[in-house]
Amino acid sequence: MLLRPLLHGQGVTSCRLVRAYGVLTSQRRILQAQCCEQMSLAKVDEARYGEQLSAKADKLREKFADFSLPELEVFDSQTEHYRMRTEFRVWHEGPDLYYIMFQKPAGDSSKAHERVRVDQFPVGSKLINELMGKLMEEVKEHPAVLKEKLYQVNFHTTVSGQAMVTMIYHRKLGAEWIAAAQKLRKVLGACPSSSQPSVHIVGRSRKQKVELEAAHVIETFTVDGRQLTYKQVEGAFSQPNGGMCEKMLAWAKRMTRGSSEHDLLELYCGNGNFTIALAPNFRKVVATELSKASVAAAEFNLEANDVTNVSVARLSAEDFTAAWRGKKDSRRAEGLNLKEHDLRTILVDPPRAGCDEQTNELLRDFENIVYISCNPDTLHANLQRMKETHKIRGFALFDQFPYTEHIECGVYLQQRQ
Ligand SMILES: C[S@@+](CC[C@H](N)C(=O)[O-])C[C@H]1O[C@@H](n2cnc3c(N)ncnc32)[C@H](O)[C@@H]1O
Repeated sequence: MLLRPLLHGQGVTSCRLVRAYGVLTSQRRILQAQCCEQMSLAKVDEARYGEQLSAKADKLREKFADFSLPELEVFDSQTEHYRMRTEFRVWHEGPDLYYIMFQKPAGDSSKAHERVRVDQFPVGSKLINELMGKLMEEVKEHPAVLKEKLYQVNFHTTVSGQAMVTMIYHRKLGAEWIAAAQKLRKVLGACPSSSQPSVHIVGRSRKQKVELEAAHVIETFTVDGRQLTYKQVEGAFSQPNGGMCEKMLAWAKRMTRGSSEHDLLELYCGNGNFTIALAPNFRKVVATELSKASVAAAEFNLEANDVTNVSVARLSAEDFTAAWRGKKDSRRAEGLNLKEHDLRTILVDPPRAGCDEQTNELLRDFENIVYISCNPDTLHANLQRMKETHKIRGFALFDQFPYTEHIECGVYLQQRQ
């Protein structure tokens, strides 16, 4: 049994098997999938993957039926081992402990979340699965130092085989913990899918962060035959489905080909994921992002990939828009020398809530718009404003989150003549 829901209450005295989910294979009953940092559990049935993806495509076409649409391009995912990162709470039960996640009971969304035991996690990368077991064995071997008050474990892996594990405690971490965690790094590095001799471990407790040896991983994606490297930082956003991310980058690059006479504005740029892949398509690029850690990662990534035509600034989309409209002074926006640019294409990849009202209005100023969205509802609402002025030229479904309801998609719009 891989995953078991546990009684939600004090202590855990009884576990029951999850037959109710009706999953076909005995090994894959319930899996976790995470959408935009939001945890949920999903049924996995590889045999029905194609059918589920077709249903998502139909839903998306229907949702956008009020637009004149080109053919929808549908990009399928690996059906297992596609998630590069995940978070588990740790449940202590007497001398035992194991990973848990939370999910709503099937068929009744009004009920409280229930705990689900997770011993293996087939939607997670192979490396996550290897690390999960090894880490738990080691923690049990060293109850006083690694196990005591361990509250949560986050795994972040890459297609390139790197890994970072964050262990969160309800107690201060001292020299003894550091020594034990250093040994654990090597044990985890010996996992067959690891490309590092020892993985990075970050220890956290209240007001304390211990980095062994770093709080990031280096991902490698291949886009258009070009190898791109990305520093992905602990706690900052990175696309969860690595294989799908490569497909998204290739699609956006294809959509914006032939733009080398003018410049790109990108909002919500994260660690420079799209920025670095698309920069060769443009003369110059201006990219902005709210998170300080992501901006620092983006700067690192530009240098690591020898990208020299991009300026990055830490600015919220709201502040950038206000500065663009001349409604607010911003030293950071001034530093971007916007007047020296010929910004005709805009790329946005906002959180689930979509673009705020002003930023949404700003999109209309641009000849070309690339909008990447993890929420078709907010995308559809945001695009209403563009109906009269722009036409959808490219439309894609990226199946970032197989076996869940979640849909990631991209649209490419061009101004009407
Ligand atoms: C869906 S992620 C996309 C990041 C990046 N494009 C990528 O592919 O990795 C959304 C990003 O928007 C940033 N963000 C959230 N709210 C923002 C805001 N109001 N202004 C600018 N960036 C924001 C987040 O920090 C996150 O990096």
